[in-house]
Amino acid sequence: MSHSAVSLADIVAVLPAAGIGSRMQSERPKQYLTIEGKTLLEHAISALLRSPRVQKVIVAISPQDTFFAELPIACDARVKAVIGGAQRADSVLAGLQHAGDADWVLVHDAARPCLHIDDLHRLLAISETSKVGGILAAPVRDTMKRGEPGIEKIAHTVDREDLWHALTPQFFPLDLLKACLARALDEGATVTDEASALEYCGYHPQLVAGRSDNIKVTRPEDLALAAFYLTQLHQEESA
Ligand SMILES: Nc1ccn([C@@H]2O[C@H](COP(=O)(O)OP(=O)(O)OP(=O)(O)O)[C@@H](O)[C@H]2O)c(=O)n1
Ligand SMILES: C[C@](O)(CO)[C@H](O)COP(=O)(O)O
Repeated sequence: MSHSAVSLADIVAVLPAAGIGSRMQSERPKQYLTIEGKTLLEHAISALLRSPRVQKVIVAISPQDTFFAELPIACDARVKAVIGGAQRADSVLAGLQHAGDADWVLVHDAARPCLHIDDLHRLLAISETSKVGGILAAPVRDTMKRGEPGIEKIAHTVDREDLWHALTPQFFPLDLLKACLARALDEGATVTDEASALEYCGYHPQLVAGRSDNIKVTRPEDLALAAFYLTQLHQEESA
């Protein structure tokens, strides 16, 4: 099979969805809040499945999750649920254990429903040239301040040149991510995204400039904003 044929369907996606969404202060875990009648989780999965290269989506859910099984998308043969872990990185690692022999893995937050297909395609394209992988990221726009530890006073301004917001999806060779994530967690490193595990192991993943409307729904005010962005995105894509 030619390289291009192999790369056509060689991607498994892992969707960490085992969080409780405490900052959202909602009546259910935020990934199960709805926009346009579908949960954030379903929007995130659907966005990934729009690429023909993504043939399987592994969703890491909480052991106490009673919502996922009720979703129509849970019956999609390409979607498989596994039990996540105490932290996001643990959930990702749990998902990776079910990724089989895929060459590449895409990790995307269930709380990011507004992924644009163009951003996904530009991220996936790096597998043709990179052996390390990369992430969607958005350049910082505001002046950034470092606070004094524990008090809300400015310590200093942080140079925002070459400063980025890490987004998801994040896209890596499967074996490389598994090894780096396992080592970083084993050695007690702080891992808040997949790229930080590779950085811990000395790699420098690529930054792929992405849309700033690919927001992570985190706090109550984010849901209305995500709904606006998603409506805009669907209108743009159907135009
Ligand atoms: N143990 C965990 C914690 C988080 N996540 C997932 O990682 C993504 C990003 O994490 P975050 O936005 O922090 O979600 P929560 O941890 O649920 O939010 P909070 O920190 O407010 O509780 C979410 O899709 C969340 O479901 C996960 O799979 N497993
Ligand atoms: C992975 C991530 O979305 C990149 O910005 C972010 O690190 C998730 O952080 P959270 O605190 O787990 O939401």
